[in-house]
Amino acid sequence: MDKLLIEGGHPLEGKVTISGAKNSAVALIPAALMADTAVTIDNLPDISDIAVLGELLEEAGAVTKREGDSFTLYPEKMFPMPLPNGLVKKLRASYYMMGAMLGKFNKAVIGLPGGCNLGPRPIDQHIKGFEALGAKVTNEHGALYLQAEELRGARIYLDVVSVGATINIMLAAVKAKGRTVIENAAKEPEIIDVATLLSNMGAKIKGAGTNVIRIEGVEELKGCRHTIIPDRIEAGTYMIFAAAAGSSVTIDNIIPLHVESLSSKLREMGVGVEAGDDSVHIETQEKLEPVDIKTLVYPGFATDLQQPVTALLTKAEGSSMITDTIYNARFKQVDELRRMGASIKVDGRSALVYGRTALQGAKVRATDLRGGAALVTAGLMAEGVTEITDVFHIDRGYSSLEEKLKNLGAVIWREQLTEAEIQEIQNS
Ligand SMILES: CC(=O)N[C@H]1[C@@H](OP(=O)(O)OP(=O)(O)OC[C@H]2O[C@@H](n3ccc(=O)[nH]c3=O)[C@H](O)[C@@H]2O)O[C@H](CO)[C@@H](O)[C@@H]1O
Ligand SMILES: C=C(OP(=O)(O)O)C(=O)O
Repeated sequence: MDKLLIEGGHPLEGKVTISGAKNSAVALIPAALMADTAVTIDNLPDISDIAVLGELLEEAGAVTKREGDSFTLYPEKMFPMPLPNGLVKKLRASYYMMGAMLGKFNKAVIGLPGGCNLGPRPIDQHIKGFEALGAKVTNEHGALYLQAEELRGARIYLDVVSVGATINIMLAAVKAKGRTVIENAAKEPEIIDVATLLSNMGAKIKGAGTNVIRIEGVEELKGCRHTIIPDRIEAGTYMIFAAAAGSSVTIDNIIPLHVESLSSKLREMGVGVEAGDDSVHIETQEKLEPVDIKTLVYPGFATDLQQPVTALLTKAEGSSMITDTIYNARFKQVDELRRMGASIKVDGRSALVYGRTALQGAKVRATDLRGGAALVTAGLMAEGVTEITDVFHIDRGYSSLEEKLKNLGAVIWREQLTEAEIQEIQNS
């Protein structure tokens, strides 16, 4: 077990290169298993969620090869191995194995997924979609059993706009007989990325990135090569790091349009944000204005950036209100930020951040992935050293975090926890 240590107060300067998108990668790998021959995926982020997915695929007979940031999946010997327990609970995206295995084999047994604890994260819309396509779905001892004689295209209206359900239904539908229409679909860039891979494999998909996706089922999917889009959430996190502690930072290898909702909020705060073709340059100010933020589905302000931005707003000169309309309990970072001196009141779906407060280094715990990013943001601004435990949450989604931050001038390092510290955590 590791802890991450950050000595605050060192200004960030220079250029950081953003990796491939976690939330695409974790869907692209299950999508790849649907091909009959090898699929290579480039620009893969070096994060633990990907390593776990690779192991899950190998349990189901796949051969995988990792070379640098490329990943090749050889699916020829795959079979519908039941995966009711174990690794599936380590990440959220293991639920994409449901759609992919069901679509390929007409059956799947997959344990209910893990992932960040953001309050209730139901998957009823995924199940509604699988059932509409003709699958019988039962929940037995914590795993979903999915089985179909034959999958048939259907018209599916999602009651809530869901990234996961849209992708999962797309996976199950690409080989179903006839036409599937997903209405009220999510429009996130990661959905377009998955549709692009599936189309290169031979699927017939129209409308990805709009709220109506039309799929004509095909009989076969073949191997291909695909490059993952840049991670807009990692990019946004570094924009926030730069606004918190930067002087002049370029965030490179991104699609600026994907971070536009954050860019416009940062500009409102008084941060200089200049978009290039595939980069964004941040010039921060000592004095930041407070802003109100509401998270929404894409292209609105991403819920995944709500947590790090909460930490940044402690630096604004006045009060800011943040409302999370996607997850009503995504404020676990707040208790930890309070340990560092933040003054934040949570009321239902909203957090009121009173600025400006001078943060101080403290011993804190990453409660989840982006909650961890919030603590890194705070640590970069704080006086003294911040020690973050439960770093495994951060490792689920940020490639080479220390290396990237060190290159920008941050003082950040990792240490192994002592026996006494492990004991203290276990007793808390
Ligand atoms: C691996 C991955 O890509 N994770 C992302 C994905 O999560 P995830 O796919 O879990 O999130 P969804 O887009 O599905 O969820 C959005 C909202 O719909 C609700 N809902 C969802 C499905 C369902 O069947 N029923 C239902 O009620 C959820 O509780 C939530 O309130 O999108 C979230 C919202 O952008 C991001 O925070 C996560 O980083
Ligand atoms: C919530 C997230 O991830 P997951 O859905 O994998 O838990 C995230 O990426 O911020």
